[in-house]
Amino acid sequence: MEITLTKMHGLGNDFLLADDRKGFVAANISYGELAAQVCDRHFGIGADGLILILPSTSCDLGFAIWNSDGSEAGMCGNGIRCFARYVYEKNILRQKIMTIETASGPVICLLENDGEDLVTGVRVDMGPPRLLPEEIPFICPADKTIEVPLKVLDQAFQVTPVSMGNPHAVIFLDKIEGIPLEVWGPLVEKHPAFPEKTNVEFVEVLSKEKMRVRVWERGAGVTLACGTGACAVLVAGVLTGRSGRRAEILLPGGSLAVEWDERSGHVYKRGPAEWVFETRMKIKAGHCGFLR
Ligand SMILES: N[C@H](CCC[C@H](N)C(=O)O)C(=O)O
Repeated sequence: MEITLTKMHGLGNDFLLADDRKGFVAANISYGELAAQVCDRHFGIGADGLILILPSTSCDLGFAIWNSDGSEAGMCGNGIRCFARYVYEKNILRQKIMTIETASGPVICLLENDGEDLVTGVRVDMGPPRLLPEEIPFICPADKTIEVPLKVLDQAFQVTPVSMGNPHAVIFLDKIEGIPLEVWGPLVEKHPAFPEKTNVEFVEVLSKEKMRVRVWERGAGVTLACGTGACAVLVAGVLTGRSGRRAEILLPGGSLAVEWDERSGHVYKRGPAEWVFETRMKIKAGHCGFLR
């Protein structure tokens, strides 16, 4: 059985996309196993995650995201923009406004085009942030859920947990240049206060309208950008009085414009989605091999 894998990225957060609306992939290999194999940067193609285009009975299409370690996630902000461009330009869903079913609820994508009808950007209604400890989930060691003290090694971090359909631990620091991200990241990711683990964002506030972020992603490690993470940072910035409701989030791979709309309570972000390349591969009984 052969499938097409398409590589795309959003600000360097890279994904492999596969159209499995007919269920042929799932019939031959679990999505988690496929993700772990094809996302491997040495033995596979290499990516931060695997995205599936799936059917939906409640929305225009279904979306699923699996991290490179084979774990499933509830949402992916950079990945949903790649998904929207993929299904539009491949004529799977030729709509500029699309409602996508995700594991954490429906998400609305608005595509921006140039004169050639190529997608130049995608604005996403990410829905409302989830802030209750049980929604994140977060086992709150204090009687507050903002700037909660969390001990990691010799550090006493102040964590603001936010879910955008997936958990985020937002930590504001005076400086983020040179922090041991690959040491602190996994320790926070796997901290017992986060029973489903968490994505981790270290943030340096540059102004009320601009914040710089470095990310350790659950199930993927250091990434160049995290869309849901950028939204969680904006929400935490508002909750802690560090930012306005609209800000530019600067990530190593580029910047995202994020807004937490007061009237609707929804978080909106807009950013790019880029094609990289496409390949065919064979799948047989739980293993995938590339066509020679
Ligand atoms: N690692 C994340 C999923 C990918 C999210 C990220 N790539 C984004 O753009 O939001 C998690 O396990 O929740």
